Amino acid sequence: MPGFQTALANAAAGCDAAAARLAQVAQRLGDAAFQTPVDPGLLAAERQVADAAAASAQQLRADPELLHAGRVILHEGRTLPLVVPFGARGHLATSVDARVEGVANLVRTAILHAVGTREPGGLRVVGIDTATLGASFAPLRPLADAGVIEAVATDARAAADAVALAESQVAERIAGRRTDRMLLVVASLGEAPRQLVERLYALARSGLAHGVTVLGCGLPELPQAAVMHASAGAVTITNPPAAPFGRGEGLAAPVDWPEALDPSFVAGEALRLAERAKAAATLTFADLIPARPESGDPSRGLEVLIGRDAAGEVRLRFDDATPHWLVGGRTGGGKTVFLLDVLYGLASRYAPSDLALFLLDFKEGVSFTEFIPTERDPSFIPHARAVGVESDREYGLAVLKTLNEEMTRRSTVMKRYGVASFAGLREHESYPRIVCVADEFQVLLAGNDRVASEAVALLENLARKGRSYGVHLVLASQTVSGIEALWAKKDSIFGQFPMRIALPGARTVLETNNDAASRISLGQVVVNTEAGTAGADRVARFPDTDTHVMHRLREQLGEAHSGVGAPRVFYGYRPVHLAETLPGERKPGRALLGREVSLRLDAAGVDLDRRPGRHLAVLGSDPVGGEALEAAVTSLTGNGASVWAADFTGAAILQDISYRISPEAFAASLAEIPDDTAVAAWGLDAAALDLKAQQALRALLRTGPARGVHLLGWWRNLRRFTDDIGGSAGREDVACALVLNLPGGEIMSHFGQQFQHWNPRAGRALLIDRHADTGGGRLVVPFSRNEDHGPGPQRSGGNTPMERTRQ
Ligand SMILES: Nc1ncnc2c1ncn2[C@@H]1O[C@H](COP(=O)(O)OP(=O)(O)OP(=O)(O)O)[C@@H](O)[C@H]1O
Repeated sequence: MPGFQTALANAAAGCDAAAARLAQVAQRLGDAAFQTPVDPGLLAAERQVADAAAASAQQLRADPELLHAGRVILHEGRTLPLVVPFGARGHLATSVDARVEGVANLVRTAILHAVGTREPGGLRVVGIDTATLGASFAPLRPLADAGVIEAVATDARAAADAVALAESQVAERIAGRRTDRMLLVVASLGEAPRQLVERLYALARSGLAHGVTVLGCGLPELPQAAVMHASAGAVTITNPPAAPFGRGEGLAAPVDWPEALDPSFVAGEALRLAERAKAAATLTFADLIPARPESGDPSRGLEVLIGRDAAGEVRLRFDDATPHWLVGGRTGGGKTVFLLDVLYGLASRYAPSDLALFLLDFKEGVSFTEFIPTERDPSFIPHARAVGVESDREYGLAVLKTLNEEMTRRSTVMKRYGVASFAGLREHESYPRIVCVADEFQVLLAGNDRVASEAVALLENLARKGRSYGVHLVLASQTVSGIEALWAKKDSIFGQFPMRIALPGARTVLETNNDAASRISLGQVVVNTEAGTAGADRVARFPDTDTHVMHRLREQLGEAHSGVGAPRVFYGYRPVHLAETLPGERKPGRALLGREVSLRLDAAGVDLDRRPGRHLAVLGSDPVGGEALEAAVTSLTGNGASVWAADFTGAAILQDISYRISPEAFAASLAEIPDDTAVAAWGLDAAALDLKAQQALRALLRTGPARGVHLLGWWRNLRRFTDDIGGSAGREDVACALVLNLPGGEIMSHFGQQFQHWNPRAGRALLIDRHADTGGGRLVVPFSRNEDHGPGPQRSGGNTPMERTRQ
C-alpha cells in the first residue's frame, strides 16, 4: 500500500531528522568520532567543480525543463543546487509526502518555477493534498484565485476528479485539441485506493509525451521519475530516467530538500504570476466583436468567442455536438453579461439571414433591451426576430410553438430535397439557424397547469429535434428550483443539453459531484461540454460588456441591413392602448379589445357579424373592463358604426357615440334599437333588470345579430350576467366574453371545464369567442385608457408599447 509506505517513510523521516539534529549537536561538541577525514586534494577539486556548477545552475534557472529540486551536500558544509530534468523531460517523486516541511517547500518551489518559466496560459496546475487539506498550496492562493492552479483536491473524491482532469488533458493533447501542459502536483495522497495510484502511474507513463508532468510526493514508485528518498538522516536521489547523473543508481552525493522560501517572497511571487496570468487571460468586450460585422457560414454550426482560459481563446459552438446550452449562476453572477457576450458575438459574426434570435426573459428586469429600439436609442440588433421583456408564460409558449412549427416547415422542405441535416438543407436553401434564449425559463414551467405541460412538451420536442433543423435552445436560470423543475418533469430533456455553462454559484447545471462553479469568481465561467461531468471543465474568463461597443455594432448592423425591420417586442409590464393600433388592424364591424399575448401580438377583438350570438360580455369588477369596452366602442365608431350607449357606473368616457341612453330608460330602449346599431352598456350588473327587462334583453340577444344589432355589456359580477341572459339556456346567445378578475373556478360553470386554470392577474384578460377556433380562449392585454385621452383617437401608426415594425 503506497499510503502505508508513505506513512512509514514519513515516520522514518521524522526519526532521521531527530538523528540529524543529534549529529549536529555532537559535531558542535567537537566529537572527532563524527568527522570523516577527506583527502585535501579531493576537497580542492570538489570546490572547483562546485563553483562551476553553481554558476551554470544559476543560468539554468529560467529553463522550464529543469527544476532546482534542492541541494547537493558536499564536504565542508558546501552545497550545490540540485538540478533535475522536469516538465517535458521528466517527473519527480519523493518517498515522503508534503507533511514533511522540506517536501512542502519542494511543492511550492516547483509550482512557482513551472508557472514562472512558461508563458502565461501555457501551464495548468492541478493539486492533490488530502493529508494536509490543501495546506501545502495555501501560500500560493493568488494563483488559485487567478485560475492558474485550477483545483486542489482535499478529499478522495476530488482527488479522483483531479486525476480525471489530468487524464483528459492527455486525451485532448493526443486528439490535438490542446497545446498547453499540465503540472499535476500530488503533495499528499493519504490512504488512496490502489486503483487511483495505478491511474497516476499510467498518467506518468503517457504524460511526458502528452502534456502532463507529475510531481508525486509520497509516490516513490512513480514511473519516468527521479525519486528523492529520505532515509537514515539523509536524502538521496535516483537517476532521472533519461539523463542519469552517473553510472550508479543515482547521485553519489547526499542531497537535501529545497530551503524554505521566505513567506513574503512566496506571496509576492504568487501574486505577480497571478496578475500576469489574469492580464494575459483577459479579453475585452471589443475583442469579442470583429471590427466589421462578418458573414460566417452557419451550415455546420455557429461558433462564438467568449473569453480565454489558460490554454488560450475559448470558443463555444451551437452544432450537432452541443446543440443546446444550459446556463446557471446565482443572482449577480454575470449571467446577463455572459449572454450578451455570446449574442453580440454571434450577431457580429453571422448575417441576419443566417441567424435569427428569439429572446425571452421571464424575470422582472431589463434584459434584452440591448436588442431593441428604445426612446433614447433607435438602433437594434436585426437578428432579433421576437423579444419578450418580462414575458408572460403564454408569450413564451407562443414562441416555442412558432419554433416547433418552423421545424415542421423545415422538415417538409428537407424531405423534398432528400436531406436529413441542416447542413444538407443549407445546400439548397439559406434558412437561418435559430437561437432561442429563455432567461429564467423555470417560470414557464412552474406549476401544473396547461401552460407548463405544453411548454415541457414543446421544449422536449425542440431539444430532441432542434439540432437537425438548426434550432438551438439556451435555457438559463438563477435558481436551483428552476432546473429541478425541469428535471422533475422530464429528466430526459437535459440529456439533450451536453453544453453546461456554470457561472459563480451555479449548482445544478453541473453534475452533483462537480463543484467547479463554487471555486470561480465574478467574470469567470465553467464550460463543460460533457453534460457537467467532473473533470471535463474549462474555466474561462469572459469580459464585461461595453455599451459603446454594443452601440457601435448596432449602428453598423443597421447600416448594413437597413431593410430589416425592428423585432417584435412584447413588454409584459406595459399597458396597451387602442391609439397605437395600425390602420390595417381596424376593420368595420370589429370591436377591438386589446392585444393578444402571442408572437405576432395581433390586435384582439370580436367580429360583430350576423351570426347568432355575436355579442360581447365584459366580465369582472376590474375597472380595466370598462376601459376595454370604451376601446371597443371607439374602434367601432371609428369605422362609422352607430353605437347607443348607457352608463350605469358614471365613470365611462363616451366618445363619438350616436345616442346616449339614460340608465332609467335602458330597459325600455331595448325594444327600440334600430337596425345596424351596437348597444354598449357599462355596469349592467347595476341595472337591476326586472323580469320584463331581462326578457327584452334576451330577445335582443337572440334576434339582434340578424339585423345588425349587437350588445357589448360590462357586468362586474358573473351572477348578474348569467341571470340576465337566462342562465345556461342563454349561453349560446352571448358567444364572446372578455373575462377579467374572475377566477377559473368561478367561470368554468358557465364557460366550460377548460377554463378552470384561468388565473386572473392585473393587466391581463381572457378573451373567449365560442365561434373562433381557440378552445381555451386567448390571453390578451386589454386596452386601457390613455392617461390623457381616454380610449384615444385612432391614429395611423405608432411604435410603443408593442413594437410592430416587422410583419
Ligand atoms: N465578466 C465580467 N467582468 C467584470 N464584471 C462583470 C462581469 N460579468 C458581470 N460583471 C458585473 O457583475 C454585475 C452582475 O452581472 P449580471 O447583471 O450579468 O449578473 P446576473 O447574473 O445577470 O444577475 P442579475 O440577473 O441579478 O442581474 C454587473 O455589474 C456586471 O457589470
